[in-house]
Amino acid sequence: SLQNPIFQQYWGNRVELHVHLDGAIRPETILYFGKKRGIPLPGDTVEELLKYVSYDTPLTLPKFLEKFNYYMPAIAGDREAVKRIAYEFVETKAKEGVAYVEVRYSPHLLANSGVAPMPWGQTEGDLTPDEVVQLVNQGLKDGERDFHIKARSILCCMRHMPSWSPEVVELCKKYQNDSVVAVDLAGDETLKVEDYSEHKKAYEEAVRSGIHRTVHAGEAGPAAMVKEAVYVLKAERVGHGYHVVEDPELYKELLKIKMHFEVCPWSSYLTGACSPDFTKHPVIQFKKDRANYSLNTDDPLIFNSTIDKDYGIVKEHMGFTEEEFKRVNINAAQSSFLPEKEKQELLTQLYKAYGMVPNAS
Ligand SMILES: O=c1[nH]cnc2c1ncn2[C@H]1C[C@H](O)[C@@H](CO)O1
Repeated sequence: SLQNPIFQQYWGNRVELHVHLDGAIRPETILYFGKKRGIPLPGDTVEELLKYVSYDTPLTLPKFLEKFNYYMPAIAGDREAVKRIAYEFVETKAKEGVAYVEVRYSPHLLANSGVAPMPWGQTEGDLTPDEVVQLVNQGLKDGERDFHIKARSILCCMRHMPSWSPEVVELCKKYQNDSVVAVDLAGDETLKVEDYSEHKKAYEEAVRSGIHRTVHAGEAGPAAMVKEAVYVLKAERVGHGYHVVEDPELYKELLKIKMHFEVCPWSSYLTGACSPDFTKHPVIQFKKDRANYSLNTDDPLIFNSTIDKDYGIVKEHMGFTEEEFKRVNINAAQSSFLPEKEKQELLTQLYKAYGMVPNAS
């Protein structure tokens, strides 16, 4: 709020690294395309729709993931919709004071052609995962031009769909640094998949091709998932990673190599990833240990939130100071997947805005 500004002095200089494009759609846009395309939705007004799509008391990760089923059919398979959600996303982040954002999504989950099985029960169309990436790239670029911030994207492999992973990495290669900066592995990490080796092979190809890598791990899953993400999949950042603290040896090792953790405080409460008692949250340990981590929204549509919600939680319940907010955002910039020169430009901008001498963090 205005009376209690969080990181207000530094507004316009935040960095966000973990947010799902398909978890950040405006409800108005869902309603617009549902109506336009004749696709049924659980409500006709923002309020009604949000009654189904968003929530504010903890669920499990799989139950949370079911929320996407309500609204993805209205967006997936539509060129105008896919481009527009990317464009509007940039506007939203600019209004939240973000200078640089990496936004992630599964190209397959927005397609209706060249994808099997067909997501969201769509009928076959002609929008391929490749064209989805082109449309998102265009939306992000238009947004950058109009809202004066920097936006890059991360393409997600999905835990339950190993057969999609090779194409996800091929798309990362095709659009490398043309908006796309990395590959991710998202979805339900508690799921046992038969052909896990497909994910591993895809990540090996990413390493060979110089594609940056992040992996959702240690969110609902145990510390062993984080270990696997870092040492088998060669992740350079870990999505969430909260349960790493349950393996002190691994945690110590990852602190030593300055592994980056993409922390999403409000998300971790609502997906049941962490104890609902904020005073027991692993990010408090991260702060104490001066770990390398960022603060992120994850799925602001479903969590009915903005980045201020996440900053507010750690400030109110975990004793975060302005100094720590600065350090966190500088770490985020340092661990971003931007090419070196652009990363240095971003860091210079932050140091200047924060009134800091470079390398004094
Ligand atoms: O918090 C999350 N954990 C694991 N998977 C997630 C989370 N939020 C969203 N996803 C999934 C659902 C989306 O459709 C997909 C790509 O953005 O990633």
